[in-house]
Amino acid sequence: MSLDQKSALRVAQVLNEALPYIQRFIGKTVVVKFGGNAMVDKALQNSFARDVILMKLVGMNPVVVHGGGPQIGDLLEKLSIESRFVDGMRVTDSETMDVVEMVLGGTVNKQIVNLINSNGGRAVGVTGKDGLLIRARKLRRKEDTAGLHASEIIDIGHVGEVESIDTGVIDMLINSDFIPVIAPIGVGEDGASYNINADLVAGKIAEYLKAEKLMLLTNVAGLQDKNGEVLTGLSTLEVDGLIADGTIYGGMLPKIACALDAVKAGVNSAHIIDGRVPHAVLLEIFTDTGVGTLITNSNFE
Ligand SMILES: Nc1ncnc2c1ncn2[C@@H]1O[C@H](COP(=O)(O)OP(=O)(O)O)[C@@H](O)[C@H]1O
Ligand SMILES: CC(=O)N[C@@H](CCC(=O)OP(=O)(O)O)C(=O)O
Repeated sequence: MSLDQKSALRVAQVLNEALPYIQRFIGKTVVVKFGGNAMVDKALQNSFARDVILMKLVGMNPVVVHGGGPQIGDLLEKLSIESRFVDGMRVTDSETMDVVEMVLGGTVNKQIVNLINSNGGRAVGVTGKDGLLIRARKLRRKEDTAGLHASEIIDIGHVGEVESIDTGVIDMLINSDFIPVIAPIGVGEDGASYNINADLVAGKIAEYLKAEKLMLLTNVAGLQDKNGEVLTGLSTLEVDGLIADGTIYGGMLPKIACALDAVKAGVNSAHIIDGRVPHAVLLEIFTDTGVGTLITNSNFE
């Protein structure tokens, strides 16, 4: 067999491998959190956009929720405003909130919409304020503050948690064949803006949409142990242990928490995947090659 025939056969095999996945996931909703390196590298951005478009074209309903922490950090630096994080959450005073809303709801959201549209898809970008999509309240940090004196409690300002999701806007976009692209800004009872960690928003949206999958793209190979080995199929108890001994820290804390919560609430599987791998989304959905950490119901032991 010539080399060309061989590679043609390989392509056919890969397409054939995708068939059962396409059949299984047709009509299903998949929430993808776009973040990490995949968001800043041009080639990776395009491969992500094309993966999402392909999902849509084969009958799935992809919903994109995006982060933008590095982009917020860049603008804050230019404005000489200090970035500070507590447990992976950005301390957000009013000035910082304005920048967060500008960057996430403006620049980043429209860049992603443009990316998908210029690759031949049809995307519409919204923040959690549009159609009251994300109702938020100030993040309560009970666990962290227990036992601390008032002077020791850090007020992380306009950082929110999701109170509820109104899926109306998302359903409308999906039903009109658009790919929703959602910025993680929530709105409080009084109309105030809240800065919410994008992983937490993606997890809640997956829950409310009763999604088949939640995929969290990041800039590591998955959840790793102390030696950098990728962990998968952990029990909640093991996860608690890894948090207690400091193996899981910073930005991985909200990621793992929302993945566990989403699956507990009925999402079939959550995946923390390596967004540095070109077409990571495609590989995860349409092939037998898993890339990263898989969390399913069997994790609750
Ligand atoms: N156990 C762990 N395994 C992998 N990454 C971890 C772990 N604990 C903490 N991290 C950190 O979490 C980061 C991912 O979170 P974050 O930077 O918020 O990603 P993103 O921008 O993709 O949301 C990793 O780059 C790594 O520094
Ligand atoms: C409260 C909080 O930390 N919000 C995040 C929102 C963006 C985000 O989550 O971006 P990544 O996914 O790229 O980290 C922030 O201000 O950076």
